[in-house]
Amino acid sequence: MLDPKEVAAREAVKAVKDGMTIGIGTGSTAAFAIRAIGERVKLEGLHVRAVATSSRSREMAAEWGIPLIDLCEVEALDLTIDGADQVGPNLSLIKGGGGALLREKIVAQASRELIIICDETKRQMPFGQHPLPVAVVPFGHTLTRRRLERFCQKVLLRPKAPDSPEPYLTDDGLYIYDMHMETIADPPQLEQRLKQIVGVVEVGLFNGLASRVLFGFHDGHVEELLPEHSARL
Ligand SMILES: O=C[C@H](O)[C@H](O)[C@H](O)COP(=O)(O)O
Repeated sequence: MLDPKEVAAREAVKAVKDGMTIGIGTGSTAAFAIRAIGERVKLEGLHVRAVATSSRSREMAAEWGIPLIDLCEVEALDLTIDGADQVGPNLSLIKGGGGALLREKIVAQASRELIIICDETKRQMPFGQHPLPVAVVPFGHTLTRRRLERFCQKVLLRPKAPDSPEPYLTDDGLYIYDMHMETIADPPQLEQRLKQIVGVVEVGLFNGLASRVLFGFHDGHVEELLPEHSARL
């Protein structure tokens, strides 16, 4: 039996072409893509330059011999491959389960194409079932939390580790609040409204950014979801 995350990752990595400047995502599914790109660099002599969305992914890419650059060195990226926590209507995504949502969104916005890779568990409905991560400035964060609580009652500061009294800190020194919304009826509107809160730096809602989503399955097949429809590859 194959790992569905790896199946999706290997399919996505076929879209990486020689000479491309690519973005590499964060998380357990993106890790399979980093590995598959690394293998192509080593075995096929594939030439790519990559921007990593987190320090973890950067370390992993370096270990696999993938040449890394700073995002400021380029105008745009050809392609980014990343995971997601939940996939919703019209390819709206919840991202940030691993805390990398800010860099992931900057990289996604800079990319001509964003391929999302995941297993089927990520398209369970209703959209909003997965907690929505929000990156917040530590200064005055409890006041920011109160504003977030106007949207849903359960808003939890993410701890560094499950029982740690210390908050989790992102690569950019931000806190993460996880909003337990249960359902999100209008993702673009929610994203816009949350971003109006001054202490909020970024919201883990990605609307209109994904070009396609690839779902991997244990038997090795992949289903592709495009903004308006899905198809078996
Ligand atoms: O911050 C982390 C990212 O948004 C991940 O891409 C997301 O949490 C999915 O991670 P995984 O592939 O481990 O489920």
